[in-house]
Amino acid sequence: MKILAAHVEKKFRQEWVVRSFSYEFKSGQSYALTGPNGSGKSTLLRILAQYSLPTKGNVNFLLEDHSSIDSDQCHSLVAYAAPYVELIEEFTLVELLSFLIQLKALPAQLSLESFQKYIELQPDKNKFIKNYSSGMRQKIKLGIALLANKPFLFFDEPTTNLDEKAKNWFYQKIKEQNNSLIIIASNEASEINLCQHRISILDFK
Ligand SMILES: Nc1ncnc2c1ncn2[C@@H]1O[C@H](COP(=O)(O)OP(=O)(O)OP(=O)(O)O)[C@@H](O)[C@H]1O
Repeated sequence: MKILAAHVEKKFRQEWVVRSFSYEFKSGQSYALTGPNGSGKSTLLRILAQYSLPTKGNVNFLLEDHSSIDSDQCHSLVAYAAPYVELIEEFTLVELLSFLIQLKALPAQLSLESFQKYIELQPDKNKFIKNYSSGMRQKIKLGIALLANKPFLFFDEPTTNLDEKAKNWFYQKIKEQNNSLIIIASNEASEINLCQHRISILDFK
């Protein structure tokens, strides 16, 4: 599968945040989207994930034969983790996993124990998500995205709030994702170096 961005532009009021961004992203490849603070990385990442619309241009998810995937199916192909995408804070971890399984955002057979094993954390399962530390919440978000079995993985500053051990856990998990199309918006050298391709948003201003 592919993501094809063609002449994507985004304007907020009078401010052009993205200018003429065209790129072809391919499955099995990983891409770092880089640029200084405020340059539009998060804005572009949301547009590429089809979470928000560009002002001009378009983004298409394509099959190998170049046919377009219907826009109503696109959301089911995306896993997206970012510090600004909140978990449901009033749920316990058990409730959250069960809710995401019902939504088909996680595999039906995923148990609490296998999730805890995967994220290498055993948070108190009866605690509300809002009472976990910010690093624990971030690791839970990453675990959910990585275990979702989606072909397109989007991460915005993924190792925010993570300690060294958790960062290394994430780097290892990304290296194991051989078939996915991964896009990471970041300025962290260690996150950029995880990716095979580097795209500077300033080249599209
Ligand atoms: N909903 C919005 N309404 C108005 N302006 C916005 C909106 N979202 C983003 N912006 C503006 O777009 C510009 C780019 O923001 P964006 O968050 O995409 O940058 P970024 O490169 O991800 O920044 P950072 O590295 O600080 O996370 C900023 O000037 C921001 O204020």
